[in-house]
Amino acid sequence: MRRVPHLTGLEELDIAGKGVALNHNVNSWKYNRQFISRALLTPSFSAYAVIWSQRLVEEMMEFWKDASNDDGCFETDLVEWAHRFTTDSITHFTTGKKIHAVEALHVELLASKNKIPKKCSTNNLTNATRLFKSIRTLVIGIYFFIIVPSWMRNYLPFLSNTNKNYLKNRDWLFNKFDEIIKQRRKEIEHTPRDQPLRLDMLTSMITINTDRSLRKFDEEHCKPLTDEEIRGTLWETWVAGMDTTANLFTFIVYYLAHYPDILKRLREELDQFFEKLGDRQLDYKSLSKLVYTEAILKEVSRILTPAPYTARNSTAEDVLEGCVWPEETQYIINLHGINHSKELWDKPEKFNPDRWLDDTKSEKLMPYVVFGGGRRVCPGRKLTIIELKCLIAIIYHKLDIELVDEKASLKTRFILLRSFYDLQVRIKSRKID
Ligand code: HEM
Repeated sequence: MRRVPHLTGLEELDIAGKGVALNHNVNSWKYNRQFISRALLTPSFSAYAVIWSQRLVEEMMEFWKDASNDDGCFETDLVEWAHRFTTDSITHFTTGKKIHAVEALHVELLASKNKIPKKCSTNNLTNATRLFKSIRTLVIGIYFFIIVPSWMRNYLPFLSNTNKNYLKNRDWLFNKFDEIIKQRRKEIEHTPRDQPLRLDMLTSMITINTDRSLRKFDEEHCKPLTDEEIRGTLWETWVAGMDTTANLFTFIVYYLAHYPDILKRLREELDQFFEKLGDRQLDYKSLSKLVYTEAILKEVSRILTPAPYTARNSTAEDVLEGCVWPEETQYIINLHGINHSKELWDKPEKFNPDRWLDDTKSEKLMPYVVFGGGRRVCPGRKLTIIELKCLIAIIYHKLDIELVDEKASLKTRFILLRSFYDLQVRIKSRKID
């Protein structure tokens, strides 16, 4: 099943038939998808993801500390930090190198207040913010190219400039991706054959069907991938993994600020958890003990489903509800609706993490569709849970996060994804009751 049909806008952007999420070619989707699944869904990746998520959270918290006023408080827009955090994590998890988007934000915020960071950076931050912003612009450009017909984009004077700017941005960004791919190719070439290679997604895409490959795919796909093919899967994974997880994190912070009893129970779980953990490293197995943390995460994602809709485009005729639906029918699946159905959930509008702790009901039978379902289910679901558990556990164990204006209404927007466009928070060391 495809998600979207063949769209000329995607062809003009030169992204049709590539990658996964927007790929209308089922055969090439299947081939590309296995790189993501194999890279992100193995137990060794989960173990690695816990260690690195922890490092990234601690690094971000150090920046917050550095940016605090004399009274130990730091007021900021959490939305920006969340998106920078997931940018660093997804770039690291797919290529072995992060782009330092969080650090770049820290340096920029301090500079705007005529301050300098306590520690001098050893990283190249020149392109971090530009790359981060360029990815966002690419996403908006994709909507623009899908929604606005070609003749309007190309011939209406006020739209043709926008059209050109989106293409210019795409060229700049894709060039950056190509540099990343080429650099890794070089590193692999210079790695002696008896030395094992890093097992990230980029490396497995570069080495497939070469003499450095650990496996072969099938007869049909027996050639190495070109830079262009690799880029298609890489940028889509970055885009899919950035905003979704970042948005969900900010939703969780918002809910915890509005439900003090739930926050108190969360803290009880975290205090016991970290006391038991002692000096040991956080690992995947220990993370599974955070059942209330996970219940909060699931409940917030059910209530404010980050990706409220998904789609399927049929490749053959179907019979559904007694009607015949021709090939190429576009089905829109209302994930938010399923997550709020009165038939499926007890009091669906109530924010109730406890519904996930009912031992009498198997969780597998819960109609939880936040990550979609079937063969095209989100391949980043496990990573999302790891990242968010690390973020919530480490931050809420050590810090207090208050909303600057508790009475402010929810500032959400919805363009395919649901997001906050601003969440002003006050961050300070945790006050133990
Ligand atoms: C809160 C976090 C996330 C949410 C709510 C979410 C949600 C979704 C949903 C609803 C879909 C469509 C599934 C379907 O059509 O059945 C999807 C697809 C996808 N997601 Fe996620 N996602 C999240 C995080 C991630 C992360 C962290 C990654 C990457 C590491 C990722 C990569 C992808 C990709 C590549 C697809 C396309 C899969 C395909 O077409 O085969 N997602 N996601």
